[in-house]
Amino acid sequence: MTAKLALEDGTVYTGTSIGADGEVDGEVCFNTSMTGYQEILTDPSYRGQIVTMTYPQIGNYGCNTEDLESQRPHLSGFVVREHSRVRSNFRSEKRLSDYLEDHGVVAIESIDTRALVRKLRSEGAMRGVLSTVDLDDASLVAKAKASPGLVGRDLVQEVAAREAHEWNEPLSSWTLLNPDARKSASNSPHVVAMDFGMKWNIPRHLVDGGCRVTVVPGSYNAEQILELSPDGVFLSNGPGDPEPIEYAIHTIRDLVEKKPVFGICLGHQLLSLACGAKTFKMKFGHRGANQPVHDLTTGKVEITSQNHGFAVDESTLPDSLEVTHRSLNDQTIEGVQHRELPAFSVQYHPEASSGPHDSHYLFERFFAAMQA
Ligand SMILES: NC(=O)CC[C@H](N)C(=O)O
Repeated sequence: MTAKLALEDGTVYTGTSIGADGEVDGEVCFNTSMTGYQEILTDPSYRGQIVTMTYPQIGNYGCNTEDLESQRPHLSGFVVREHSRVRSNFRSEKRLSDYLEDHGVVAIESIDTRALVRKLRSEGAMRGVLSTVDLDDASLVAKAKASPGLVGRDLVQEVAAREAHEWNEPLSSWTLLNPDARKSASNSPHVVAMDFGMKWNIPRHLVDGGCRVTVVPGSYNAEQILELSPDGVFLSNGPGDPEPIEYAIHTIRDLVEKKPVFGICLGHQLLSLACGAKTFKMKFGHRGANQPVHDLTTGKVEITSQNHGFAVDESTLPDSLEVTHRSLNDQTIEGVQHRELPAFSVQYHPEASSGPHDSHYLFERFFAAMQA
């Protein structure tokens, strides 16, 4: 069945549907990971986005019920060059196209993703519409132009946990990490994780490090969180523009004086905003599993997994925050630390999933901060 992707600049790509019937709009962006399509589909941070994979063949190892980063896909739409009909992996349970259809994800293959990505890279992320029901170019372009985009919207409310709950699941048994490294749970530090659309591999890492983890909705205030007597507070990743998430910024401002704080991605942006910085929308963002980052505190370079379209504006950084990590691609801020308080954060994803494991040491830093 024919599907079309239209951009706000008037470009229309015609391909074949590999997912559900329907029509979606969103910001069209791209991810350069060669693997990890299931983790990308289920990463709640992609809410509101139509994600294009630059790797030309997607689906070749199928889908399973283990490689999930949340209950179900959250992105608006999915774009690939070629969907592999052959799936070869002992862990595969389902074809990617069946997974997409089962979850109502509108997706397209057989378009020139290289041309699309070159356009997004030179002109910046654009609003778009992906459809199998309306195939009229002019109508689709008009809808792309009318799409609300990401700026100024609170998408956290659409994906964050609604109720507080305990998290007990460790990293999977098939993980490449040594499961014997799991620490005993006695005397475990209690982490309260503010969920703004958290990827599941984050609390799994906290549990593997010996923590007791309580996940709370990102809308919880400081009083509700302190009532749980945390030893540390974790700020999760999440979708969209960080600036409209004012309730969380207020909460974090109250908490940072009282408890060790560690933030990832949206959590990093919210911590920076709480300390007085501002964020900006990047031209096309960083999304992939091969993003080089310089740790300025050790001089080491780590290859990281990333997914962000906003970043902390260095010119607005308050004196209280020090830059600890920098992108080696464009020199933007990838990590900060408070000069006086045990609070730090990174813009990238140390939990990987998918991606390299170079940055796991950051969880150890958080554990050390809670012990101190
Ligand atoms: N992965 C994330 O937490 C993304 C943060 C934010 N939504 C951004 O795009 O910059």
